Amino acid sequence: MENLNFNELNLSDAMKKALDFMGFEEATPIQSKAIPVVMAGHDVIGQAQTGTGKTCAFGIPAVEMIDTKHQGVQVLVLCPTRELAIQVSEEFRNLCKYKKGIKSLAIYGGQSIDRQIMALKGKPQIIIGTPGRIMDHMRRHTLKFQNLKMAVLDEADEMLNMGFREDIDTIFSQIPEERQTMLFSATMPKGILDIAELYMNHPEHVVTLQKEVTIDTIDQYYIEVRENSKLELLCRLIDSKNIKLGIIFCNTKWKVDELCTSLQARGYSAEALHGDMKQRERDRVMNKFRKGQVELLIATDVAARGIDVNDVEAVFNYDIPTDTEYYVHRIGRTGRAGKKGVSYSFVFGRDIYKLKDIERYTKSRISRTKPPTVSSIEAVRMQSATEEVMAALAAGGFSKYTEAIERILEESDDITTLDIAAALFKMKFSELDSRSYEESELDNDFTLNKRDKFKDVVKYRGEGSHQKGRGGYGSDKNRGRDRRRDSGRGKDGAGRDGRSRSQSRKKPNN
Ligand SMILES: Nc1ncnc2c1ncn2[C@@H]1O[C@H](COP(=O)(O)OP(=O)(O)OP(=O)(O)O)[C@@H](O)[C@H]1O
Ligand SMILES: [Mg+2]
Repeated sequence: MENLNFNELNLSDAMKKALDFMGFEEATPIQSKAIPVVMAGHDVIGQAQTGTGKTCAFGIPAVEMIDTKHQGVQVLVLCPTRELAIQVSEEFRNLCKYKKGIKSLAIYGGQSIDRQIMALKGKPQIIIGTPGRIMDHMRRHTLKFQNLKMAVLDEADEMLNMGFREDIDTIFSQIPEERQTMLFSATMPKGILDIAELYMNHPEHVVTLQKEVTIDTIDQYYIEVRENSKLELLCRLIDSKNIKLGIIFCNTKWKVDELCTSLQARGYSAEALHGDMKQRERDRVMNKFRKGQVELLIATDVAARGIDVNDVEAVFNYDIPTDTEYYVHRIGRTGRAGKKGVSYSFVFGRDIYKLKDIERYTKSRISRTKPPTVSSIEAVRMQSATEEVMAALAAGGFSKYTEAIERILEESDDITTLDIAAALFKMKFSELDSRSYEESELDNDFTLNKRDKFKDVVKYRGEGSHQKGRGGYGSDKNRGRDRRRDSGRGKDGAGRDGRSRSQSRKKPNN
């Protein structure tokens, strides 16, 4: 099906103006297919790949159906994480920009409840929130849903999974049965679909997946690497691909903190995000990452679903996710809205079998690639240094320095302009010399899951004579990167909505 023009979707002028303001030219496939079905009043289960505009697929019709003559909350959107609730409410705020009298509000844990109660007195028609805090307000009668017309579960399969199921039951038992229910996600496992129908009334399935579950704008790679070489490998990849904005996923909060500290010590601009941090810290980190003020976000799966940050170039699975669905969502943080992205999954030993399962599930190919060599990284750095100098030459304005150069040339007949230029190059880019990489087993061609080659590696490691001891990867002093040591940790134990997620669900990772 063709992508529809927004003019073909029967939208109000205020909505069309808002979409124009947001810079959207035409509807995406899921929007083209789902919006007419939702506007016709049907319940919808929508499945489309990551980064293809599902938020607006339910957001546009939700805002359009608000009747400002009626009091009370008319639309409720439930999200699995606070960061996602904040982001979705921003998208709604944009959609409501030219709609007079329509207000939306984000309600999530970790924020002052009194402030939320105050904001609720402003009578927002649209509530976007996380289940725990929503239930809290329902108990306090500060949030009433008797006039609710539409309920949306964003990341529906996650919301109907173990950890959230009870909460959803509780909330849905207290909202009107006469309502429109919307479920959206990039993944929709069969078991969840069966559960989904319990909450819905003859839902229409709107699916835009082609063959693959993952989006084809992401080049997917895997690299075989031992646990103790992962850090070195990560640094080499970031440097050789010149990654300016990337997300690195680990399976535990502990590992996130540890990796974040290691990266900061090596001079990278990195911050951690996980559920043990105070909400203020989480917000601070997300805001900095959104603005590009921090280059690397090290996160648990709390950042895996729905998070939309412009221009994330690469996603790293430092650990292979335990669920196949989570692989889809994690790598889906890049390659969004038609942009290109790349993902690297680090596998060790039996992980390779998990990866094969993921390939089968996603019907996509994850290609094996090798660790970048030290010489390839140096070539990349020399190239970007050259580009910087070329840009300075093109910009001009350096004539006042030529006198100084002439004076140096007069000093000795042996010195040429080329020597002077090379010396200046060395001064400016001295880190090219001093940044060294650990010679490691990464430089050996080995395949970990093959026994014979594995023995070679053990032999190599045992010999030790190959280790040149070049002083480690990049001394702190010489790395030209932002060096922040604040790992942004908090200890309130609030995974989501004031509760540790590990208490409420089996998945230990937030
Ligand atoms: N019609 C459109 N034209 C251009 N950009 C769009 C359009 N609709 C949405 N976008 C943008 O595309 C990006 C991805 O959208 P969104 O976050 O809704 O994706 P999603 O399908 O929900 O992904 P995920 O499965 O990861 O949650 C956002 O930055 C959004 O603003
Ligand atoms: Mg989404």
